[in-house]
Amino acid sequence: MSTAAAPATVRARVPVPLSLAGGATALGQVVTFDGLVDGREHLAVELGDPGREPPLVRVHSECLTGDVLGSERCDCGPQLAESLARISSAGGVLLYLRQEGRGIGLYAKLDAYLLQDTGLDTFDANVALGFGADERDYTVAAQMLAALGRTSVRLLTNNPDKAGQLARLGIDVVACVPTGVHRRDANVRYLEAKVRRAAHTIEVAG
Ligand SMILES: Nc1nc2c(ncn2[C@@H]2O[C@H](COP(=O)(O)OP(=O)(O)OP(=O)(O)O)[C@@H](O)[C@H]2O)c(=O)[nH]1
Ligand SMILES: [Zn+2]
Repeated sequence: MSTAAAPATVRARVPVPLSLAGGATALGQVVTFDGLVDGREHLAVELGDPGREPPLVRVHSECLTGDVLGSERCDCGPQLAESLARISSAGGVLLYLRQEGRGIGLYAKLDAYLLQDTGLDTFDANVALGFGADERDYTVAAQMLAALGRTSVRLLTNNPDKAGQLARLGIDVVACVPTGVHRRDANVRYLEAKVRRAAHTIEVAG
């Protein structure tokens, strides 16, 4: 049984205005929360004005190597930049979830990279380390959206499990909006594994 629909115990704090580079400046503010189920510092970034439409929402899982260092081993950095730009223009929210390494943490993800270099794909490398193939749980995302009064969303994702979990947690996902495909030589195997193992809705070839 999910704890997602618990807006009575999860509260959005006073938004903090933030000017973002890259044109994502309109009505930008970051929101923090009290009472999230895992007690971690997840962040919401509200951008633009969705008007009467369900907002465009990106639930982005932390990737220090991709988001901050610009690693080309995955597509997280370009997906984050794309999401901020699109949400800024369409109006919506980016949730930055502290779920590094699909929930296994940064050090374990880096251990997994070494295993992948011996031939395992990203999912099997997690399992070889004793973790689940993907340990992410989106309860906090549902809690954050409920606390923001945004329970009907257009979800910017290629991951059907993310949309399915949010729907089961009480979020009305009116549409899944795919991201672009940020293919590079260094991330082809990573993208192919997402399609093969987790049914991501992207075309990797080309
Ligand atoms: N365990 C593990 N995690 C990884 C690896 N590469 C990236 N990640 C993490 O994967 C998460 C991003 O997940 P993805 O599978 O790229 O994309 P997604 O969030 O499922 O789907 P989209 O919404 O379409 O972006 C981030 O937390 C990254 O840190 C890896 O090789 N192993
Ligand atoms: Zn990444």
